[in-house]
Amino acid sequence: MVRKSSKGKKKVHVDIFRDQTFETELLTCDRSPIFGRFLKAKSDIQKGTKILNEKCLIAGPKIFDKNAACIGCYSYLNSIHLKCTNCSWPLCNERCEQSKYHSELDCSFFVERKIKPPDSLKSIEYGAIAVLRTLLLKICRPKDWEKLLSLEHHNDDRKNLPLWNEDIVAEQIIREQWNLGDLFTADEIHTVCGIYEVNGFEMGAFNTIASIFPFCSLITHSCIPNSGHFENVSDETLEVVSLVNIDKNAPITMCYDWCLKGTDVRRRYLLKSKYFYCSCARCNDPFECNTNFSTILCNNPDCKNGSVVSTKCVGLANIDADWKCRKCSKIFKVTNVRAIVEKYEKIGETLGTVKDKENFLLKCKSIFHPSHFIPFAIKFSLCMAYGHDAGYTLHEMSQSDAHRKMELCQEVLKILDILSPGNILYELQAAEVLLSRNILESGRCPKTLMRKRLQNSLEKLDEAIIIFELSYPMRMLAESAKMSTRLELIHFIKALK
Ligand SMILES: C[S@@+](CC[C@H](N)C(=O)[O-])C[C@H]1O[C@@H](n2cnc3c(N)ncnc32)[C@H](O)[C@@H]1O
Repeated sequence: MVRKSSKGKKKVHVDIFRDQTFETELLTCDRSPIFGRFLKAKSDIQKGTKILNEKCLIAGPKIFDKNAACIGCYSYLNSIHLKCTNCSWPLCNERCEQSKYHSELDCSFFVERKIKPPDSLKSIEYGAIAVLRTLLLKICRPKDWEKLLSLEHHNDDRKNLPLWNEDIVAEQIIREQWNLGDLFTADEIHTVCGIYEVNGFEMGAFNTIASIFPFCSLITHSCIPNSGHFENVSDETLEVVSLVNIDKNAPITMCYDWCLKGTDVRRRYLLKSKYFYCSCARCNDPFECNTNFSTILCNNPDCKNGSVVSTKCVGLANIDADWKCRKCSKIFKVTNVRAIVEKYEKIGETLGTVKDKENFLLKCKSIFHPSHFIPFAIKFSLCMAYGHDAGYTLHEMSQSDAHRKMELCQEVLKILDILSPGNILYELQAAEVLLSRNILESGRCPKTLMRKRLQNSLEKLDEAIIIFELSYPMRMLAESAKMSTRLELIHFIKALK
């Protein structure tokens, strides 16, 4: 098929779902023996380029979730809610009754096949809605059904796993309870479940939306991705943006999940849920590209905190290899390393106050490298907590708290710069500006030096705004940062002249 692009240039658009090729001005589809199909750059791509914008093929409430979600917008419902005037499935407001997939696909089908909602707001039936809605593509949108079926489902691997039993629950609801065995086979139901598991994007503030974007899902995974993806729930699009400069012919990569965990956790997660063993540069390096994100400290009293890392990180056969201290050569069983990590991760999740988090960091000092992902997660949350949490709001922050916030932001930024750049820049400039104000008031710093410091903070703020603007959820923050924080800072700098 030949189509005209918006710029009037001729663009060859070959149907990927027929002959496995896909072409835009920037991307093309290729196949590798390791990744399967993947998207790659047709020419050099600059950092910050919008490389793909795709409309959702189909979406529904999160699969296997027992909580009742609105059938239109998928937000969780409480006992006070509306019912669709046609099919009587629960909704949060009248607008949701007209929502695209519900009105187009399931509403009249529910009526026709007399499928009533469950009596309770907790039922596994809610978790089968997205599966049914997707199966209805077979009847209502056969071309989209064909597209969907071209996606990877890994059923051969999934068949032998406990989650296959969850699919069987969906199969029983759809084929037996809702009596749709004449329309959909057990195989089709397993395939749809597998396609969501391997390709699905979770959307919405609470990840309650299961959605499929066929082109975006061809992007291969990397734990140091060169692209980021941002959802726009209101128009159901997914935008992919380059986070770094990408060379011609390089694969476009995104992090499927858990980018800010250590290699052992990430790899086991990807193996369990996406059915591949990640062998990206970060996973194959025991020091995770100089971040020490997985490094623990040796407990040999004679060694004084040598770095303990995996002895073999290349190849699936080595997933359970021993760990070893690089200083005294003491060997650690991987099961013991996992037990420590799991224990401290659990404790970390329960911490609420700034004080609790700071105390926890003190405990971590003798167990984990300072940049290990467990203390890192706590430091990350402290970057936000100082200056925002009760008793620590920006204007109440003491000089020493502002220093601490700045120190934490710098530490976290150093790692994020390698793994995933982002919003810590914003927090860092906030602490810097506050400290500058305090120093200025105390008369301890000449105006010229202060101007320089603030110019530096302004550069950080501008970079943070650019990053915020790339992402839908942060665009509001970019606007307020531009309209107030930035103007205030410029005013402050001008006043120093
Ligand atoms: C969302 S799909 C990506 C498209 C897929 N390559 C295809 O041909 O349909 C995810 C699957 O791609 C493969 N994959 C993606 N990234 C990979 C990687 N870094 N290493 C190995 N396999 C990968 C795995 O089979 C994974 O389950």
